[in-house]
Amino acid sequence: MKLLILDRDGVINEDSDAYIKSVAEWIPIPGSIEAIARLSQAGWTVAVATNQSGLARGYYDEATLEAMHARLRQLVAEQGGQLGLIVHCPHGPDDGCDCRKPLPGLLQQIAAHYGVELAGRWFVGDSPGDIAAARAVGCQPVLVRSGKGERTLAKGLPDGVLVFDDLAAVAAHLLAVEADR
Ligand SMILES: O=P(O)(O)OC[C@@H](O)[C@H]1O[C@@H](OP(=O)(O)O)[C@@H](O)[C@@H](O)[C@@H]1O
Ligand SMILES: [Mg+2]
Ligand SMILES: [Zn+2]
Repeated sequence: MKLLILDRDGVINEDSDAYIKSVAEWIPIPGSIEAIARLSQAGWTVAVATNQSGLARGYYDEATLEAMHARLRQLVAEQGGQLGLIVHCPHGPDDGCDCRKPLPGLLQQIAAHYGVELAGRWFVGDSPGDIAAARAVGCQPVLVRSGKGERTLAKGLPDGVLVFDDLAAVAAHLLAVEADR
């Protein structure tokens, strides 16, 4: 099974230091919707693992978050694709959960849902916590420069992190590698 796991804010949609608090603030990064659609049309299952501490902070509620994700699914469907499982951590930094990245709980939820191992699978993110979560479970960490990616890059990366400009570039690479086989 071809499974690609994505972080949400800063990878699929624009991020904000003020959090993404409404559907109106949820703006796709250029090329990201098309990238997800093309990958799914090529047989990839694309899943999402996202921290949403804004819920614990009271910035928005679960209904609003689900509305954002309905919008995301609608846009992907309009491009002829489909998006797989979206899992989120609703907790705050001090809640002591096991699902908030950099912990790997969200990635493990996705693996359990699909009944697959995580080793070697690409997890695409823009933050250090994404990289750490990937490394914790043997995923291939992939950093995009979009969102907080440039900031993350400037802090220095551990060995073995692949870097791409954005999700569109990640998709182009994966699809090209397949085409060459
Ligand atoms: O990138 P993903 O995981 O999809 O979502 C990140 C968001 O939940 C928010 O995470 C927050 O971090 P704290 O949760 O406050 O540490 C901040 O970085 C916000 O700017 C950001 O929008
Ligand atoms: Mg992010
Ligand atoms: Zn959590």
